[in-house]
Amino acid sequence: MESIGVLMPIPMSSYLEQELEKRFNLLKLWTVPHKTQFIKDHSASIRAIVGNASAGADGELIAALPKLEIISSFSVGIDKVDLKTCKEKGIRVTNTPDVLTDDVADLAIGLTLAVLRRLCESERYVRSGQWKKGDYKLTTKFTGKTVGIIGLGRIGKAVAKRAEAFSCPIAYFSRTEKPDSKFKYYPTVVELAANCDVLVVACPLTEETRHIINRQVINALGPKGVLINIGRGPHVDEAELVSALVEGRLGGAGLDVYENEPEVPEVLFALENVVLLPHVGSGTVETRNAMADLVVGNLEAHFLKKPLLTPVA
Ligand SMILES: O=CC(=O)O
Repeated sequence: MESIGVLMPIPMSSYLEQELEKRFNLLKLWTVPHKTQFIKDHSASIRAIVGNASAGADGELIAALPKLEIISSFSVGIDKVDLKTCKEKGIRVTNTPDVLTDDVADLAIGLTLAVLRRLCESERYVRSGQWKKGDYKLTTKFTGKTVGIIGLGRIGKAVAKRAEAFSCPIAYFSRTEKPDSKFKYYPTVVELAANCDVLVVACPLTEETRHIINRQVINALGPKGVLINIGRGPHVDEAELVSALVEGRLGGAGLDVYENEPEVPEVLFALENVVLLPHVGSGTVETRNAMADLVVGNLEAHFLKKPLLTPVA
């Protein structure tokens, strides 16, 4: 398999690079100055792309690689892959589900606690010596609050499980009601937002879910409500979110993702009721290594003509 060209557009994990280099001819696009020419020069040997949540494979890249057979994404979300073109051309696509579910769900709870209990702000209070001048203000309790979840897939269910341990009633929105779920279903996101305290975005990004959090949903969540986004930035109309937070129409937000990463609206930096993370939902050593093993396992399976481990298409 050493002659098979595997194109990686951006750096993702040194462990992943090392494991790919042991088996394939890994082509690190970020290390070359003339990317278009490099792709042209290697187009006869590139049979696989390893993408991730920020760099996938759009129609243009796919069209430039006539020998492309598989895109193995180092992410669970595959919104950066042109799935329609892949299906048309018979290009296989894999992702990294399950192995990152716990980390992402843990982070959703961490963000919720951080926003409601002002963990980051009060920690800064200690570091800056302000505690010596007086006690920190009271915050908001999490236990028992109603948690609304958009998308009751693997990650949504894992968030629900954790929130239940905090005695939180759970409600959800998804395209269809899940007959096997004991949680309260709302057929619209607005109704869900109006009936929960913490709203967690945990669905895949698709054309239907782009801006699923709009002005109406934000207003329904209201001045005491908290939005947690561990999905994708474009799930949220960010301009609407920012104005609602600034105007006090929304109680708070915990964000791991943004519309234009790594750009974050600077006006958010000054707000105490917002906790901002740099897209680190699956960012632990254990999980990233397990994701890397899945990426490599899928490529090996494909080139050995065995069933893919985690196929999307
Ligand atoms: O955002 C991360 C992922 O999709 O795995």
